[in-house]
Amino acid sequence: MTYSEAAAAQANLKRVRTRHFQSAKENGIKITGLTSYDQLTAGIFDQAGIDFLLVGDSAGNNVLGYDTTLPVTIDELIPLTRAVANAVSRAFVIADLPFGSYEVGPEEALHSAFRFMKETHAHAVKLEGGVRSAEQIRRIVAAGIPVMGHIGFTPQSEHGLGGHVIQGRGDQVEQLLADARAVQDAGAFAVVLEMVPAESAALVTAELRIPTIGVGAGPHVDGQLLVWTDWAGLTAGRIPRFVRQYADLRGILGEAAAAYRADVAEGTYPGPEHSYD
Ligand SMILES: Nc1nc(=O)c2c([nH]1)NC[C@@H]1CN(c3ccc(C(=O)N[C@@H](CCC(=O)O)C(=O)O)cc3)CN21
Ligand SMILES: CC(C)C(=O)C(=O)O
Ligand SMILES: [Mg+2]
Repeated sequence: MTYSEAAAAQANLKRVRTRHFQSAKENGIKITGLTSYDQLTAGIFDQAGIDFLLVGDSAGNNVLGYDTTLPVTIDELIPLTRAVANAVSRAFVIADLPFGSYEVGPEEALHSAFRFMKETHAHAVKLEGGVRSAEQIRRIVAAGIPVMGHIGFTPQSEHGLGGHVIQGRGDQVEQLLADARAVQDAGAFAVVLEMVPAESAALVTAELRIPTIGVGAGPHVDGQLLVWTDWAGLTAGRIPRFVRQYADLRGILGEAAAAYRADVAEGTYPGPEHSYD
């Protein structure tokens, strides 16, 4: 389908809701997600038929200029989440709870989730951790807010995990399964599996009733998610091996900036067509 065909088709489509995640798994239809942090990309991804947009705390690396997600605050994510939520007509928008906004306990977690639901138009929240975050998930779900879990490699625990280390390999698969079951039993509508071996992700996917969304988890999951700046070739630094780059935006923007600079230097921009009489 071309971009404009997808745009036309989505005008007739219903908003994505949690039940669509469930029915997609039951019917073997793959779910597609991207991160987004602003109105322009959110509108483009929504029109192209991407099912859900995560306003990730990866905004720390991609928008706010930090080198990890750890410093990111709720106050920083609220305006970005609002911009994304206001730009979509079909996609399901998920607010990522940042480091330090839910770990203290279920009350803190619910308070943070309330802030996103009241101050943005997000449809759900996401938080990291399986067994360790189950009570938080349960409390937020009980208040009527859908929760997406996130297990395997959890970037907010980067220092505790000793870097970008693959999780759920070999003997660790039992812990991964326990985390997956804890997230499901606490009432989450879906769970992200990040940087886990394909075989382990397949096992978790077969075991769970709720859909699994892979980020570096191989093909045997119910959906895929990528950080949009990695996916579009905009990221400057090292890109994880699991990313397929669908565009070279860094090259395109770099060449455009150099061409603009040269035109101004040579006096070929602005031309008469850009000037007022
Ligand atoms: N999904 C996702 N999670 C992240 O934490 C993350 C992104 N994407 N994209 C942007 C940055 C860049 N990050 C990463 C994460 C992993 C590698 C990496 O090279 N990993 C190795 C495997 C781990 C290892 O053994 O070092 C790889 O080959 O993919 C690089 C950058 C972390 N950030
Ligand atoms: C990589 C995804 C899962 C995420 O949490 C984020 O973008 O913040
Ligand atoms: Mg995140």
